[in-house]
This record gives sequence, C-alpha cells and structure tokens, in this order.
Amino acid sequence: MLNQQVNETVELVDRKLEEYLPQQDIMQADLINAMRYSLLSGGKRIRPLLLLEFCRICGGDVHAALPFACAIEMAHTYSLIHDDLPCMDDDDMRRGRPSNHKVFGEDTALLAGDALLTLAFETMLSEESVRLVGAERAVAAAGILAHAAGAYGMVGGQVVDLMSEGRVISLKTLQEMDENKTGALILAAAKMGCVLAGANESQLKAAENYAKAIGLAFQIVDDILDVTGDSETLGKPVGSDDENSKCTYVTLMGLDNAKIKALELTDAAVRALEGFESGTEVLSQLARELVSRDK
Ligand SMILES: CC(C)=CCC/C(C)=C/COP(=O)(O)OP(=O)(O)O
Ligand SMILES: C=C(C)CCOP(=O)(O)OP(=O)(O)O
Repeated sequence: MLNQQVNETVELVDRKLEEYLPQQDIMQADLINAMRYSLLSGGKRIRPLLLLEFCRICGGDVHAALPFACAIEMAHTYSLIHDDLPCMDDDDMRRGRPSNHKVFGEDTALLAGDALLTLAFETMLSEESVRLVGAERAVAAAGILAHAAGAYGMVGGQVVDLMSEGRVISLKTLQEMDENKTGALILAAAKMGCVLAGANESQLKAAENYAKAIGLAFQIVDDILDVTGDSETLGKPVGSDDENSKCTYVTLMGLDNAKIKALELTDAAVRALEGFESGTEVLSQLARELVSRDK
C-alpha cells in the first residue's frame, strides 16, 4: 500500500513536470530538449515526495502543493546537470544515460540548468500556484528554496566540495559541506511542505530534525555507493569521488563506520517523526529505504 502511494505520487509529479516544461519553439528547441532530457529521465523524486508527504501529514492540500514539489525537482535537476560538467565532477553518465553535456554540449547544458532553476521560481510564483496556496505561503516556500539553493546552501556546499578536492578536510568541514551541498535541498523540501500546509512550530521543528538527519545520511550513502555500487544500477559512474580525489565519509571514516553513521542518522530521523501525532508511515519507510538503497 505504501509503495503504491509512493508510485502514484511519483507518477503525478512526472506528469506535472512534463506540463511545466516550456512549449517547443524553433529558436530554443535545443535548450528545451536539453531541459526535458534531464528532467524527465527518471530520478527517485525524493525531494518532491518529501515535500508532498510533509504537506499531507500537516493537513495541507497535496494538489495545491504540486507546483512546489515540481519546482524543487527542477532545482535539483539543474544541480545534477551542472555537477556533471567538465568544470565540476566531469561525469559522463547520469540517471542511466549520457550526461546532459555529452548529448547537448557544455554550452547548452549550462543554459538548460540555468533555465530549469529559473523555471522553478516561475512555477512557484505563477498566478495559478499563488491562487492555490495563497500569496503568503507561496512566497514563503519560494524563499525557502531560494535560500537553500544558493550561497548559504547547495551552491555554497558545492564550492567547498570543489575547493577540497585533493585535500583532507576535517569531519566537521565535511559534515558542513554535505549539509549544504545535499542536505539543504532535502531540508528545504520538508520545510516547504510544512509551510504550504500552515504547520505549527512543533511540526516544523520535527520535520527539520527528520530532514537534517536523512539529508546527511543520504550523502553518506551516496559516498558509499560510489565505492560499493555498480554503475548500471546507479545510472551514474562509480569511483568518481576517488577519481576526483574527493574527501568523503568513506575516505575519512572507512566503509563500515560510514554505514554505521548513516544508520544512526536514520534512527534519529525516524525518532524525530514522533513529533507528529500520526500518518508518518511513508516518511519512516522512506528513511529506511534511502539508507539501504542500491541506487
Ligand atoms: C550547484 C551544484 C552544481 C550543486 C551540486 C549538488 C549535488 C549534485 C550534490 C551531490 O554531489 P555528488 O557529486 O556527491 O553527487 P553525485 O554522486 O550524484 O555526482
Ligand atoms: C544529492 C545527490 C547525492 C545527487 C544525487 O541525488 P539523487 O540520488 O536524489 O538523484 P536522482 O535520484 O534524482 O537522480
């Protein structure tokens, strides 16, 4: 039943994402094809799921929150396209296919990422989205995503990631880097879902505690899979961290300790859900599945 609920939500998000893509136009055909290529190429859709699930358990209208769920997936997809560029991690595969720049070229891939990020904000602040959730909540949700995606969040974390290539960094710096690079959007998804539903302070706090824990666990598992996974299942290269001399939880703690850390964080996330009265089954299952995932 839970899996069916998750699959239905993912299908709903996928359909809506397709609707939001710009219409084909001869002038920008290549750009729009590049946006479509990465946005509709699968992906686990974790961030939209989190946003919609927190919205639901806080008593919000999941259909009204859909544009915001799509927006966070657009912002995430932009980050993947840019992360794979030769000036960043230089990875050739993503979501089981050649990376965006391998198909469309670096220039178009860069612009497709830019356009997806911009489309995220256009989607959240459209007349329709504002009518559905009200101006105050729409602006609050867009503000959360803006903060999380930028210099104090994902982009800030990515800069530290690039700067620390070839160096050994402290566990504290690594944790801060991962909390920003990966955790910020995951935290934003949870907060946006709460804000869109008009959650109270204690619900918001519990959601933040859950999302911070799974956000860090998520990146630790990503680091582990880069060593132990297989590229066909993952849909992206393995050994990329090693190739780029990245300092990760695996290099600093070793595989076993990294796994233990991810499991401890998952337990903490599930405990944080006790802050909600009921309806947290999907979120607790999601936390457990993310830590044991193979892709
Ligand atoms: C502003 C930008 C470009 C942010 C990138 C955010 C991101 C994809 C983090 C995960 O990095 P990773 O390199 O560990 O992920 P993967 O293993 O999927 O390549
Ligand atoms: C933040 C990281 C670790 C990049 C990959 O994110 P996901 O593992 O959520 O990628 P998709 O499922 O969306 O492809």
